[in-house]
Amino acid sequence: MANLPRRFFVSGTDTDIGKTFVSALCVAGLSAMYWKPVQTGFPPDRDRDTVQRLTGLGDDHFFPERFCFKEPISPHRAAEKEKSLIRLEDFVLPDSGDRHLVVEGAGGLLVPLADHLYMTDLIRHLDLPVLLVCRTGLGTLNHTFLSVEALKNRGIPIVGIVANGPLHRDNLEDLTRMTGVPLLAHVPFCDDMQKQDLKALFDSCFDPEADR
Ligand SMILES: Nc1ncnc2c1ncn2[C@@H]1O[C@H](COP(=O)(O)OP(=O)(O)OP(=O)(O)O)[C@@H](O)[C@H]1O
Ligand SMILES: C[C@H](N)[C@H](N)CCCCCC(=O)O
Ligand SMILES: [Mg+2]
Repeated sequence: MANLPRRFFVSGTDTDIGKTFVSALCVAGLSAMYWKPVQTGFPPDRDRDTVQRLTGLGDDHFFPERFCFKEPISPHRAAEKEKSLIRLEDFVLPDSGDRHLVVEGAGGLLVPLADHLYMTDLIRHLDLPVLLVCRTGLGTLNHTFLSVEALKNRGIPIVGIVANGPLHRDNLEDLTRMTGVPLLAHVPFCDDMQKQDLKALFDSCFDPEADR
């Protein structure tokens, strides 16, 4: 059984990297609460709905977003288009009580929330360690090393890396050996995500004894 902290922030090396899928796995596996503080592209996209659909959990596992913007773009621009401004003081970490809390970012670590305000500032404001989702294939070494460097430079604790996609043993080995950050899980590419038993998938992917 994975040893994950009670509360953590799921970020990634890019947008569309699998943060929501990995969040859903963690929510199912830990029976956790889920919070996406900033959602863009809603409607129609809402990661909270995706996690709820994938996990089948009730409304009591979900906190409402602090900001939802219509345009499917970076939060700083999406906010500006709606004459809104995102400030750190707007965010208060919801109380998940005894449950785990999974907080999902939008895009990668240096996505702007406003001028001179980045996702990393929100992570520090919430005082959460980061679980970093990356892809498995070509290009991931550069993106993951950059992300790890950004976190280390800002003193943000890293829970570990989750590699999402088809197995690539060399990259998985290099990711952890060259960063010194533990590889917590490899999540395989799944043809039909809705048909997955997420709890079982979480247990197998996050198994510390798994052979990667
Ligand atoms: N392991 C996987 N197997 C199959 N499909 C996947 C897997 N991981 C992610 N996907 C698909 O890839 C797409 C992007 O994934 P996801 O929505 O989780 O990205 P994200 O990092 O949360 O993006 P955003 O920055 O918008 O929040 C989705 O269509 C998702 O269903
Ligand atoms: C709309 C999208 N799915 C994400 N939620 C927002 C991604 C912002 C990425 C900005 C960037 O890095 O260029
Ligand atoms: Mg997402």
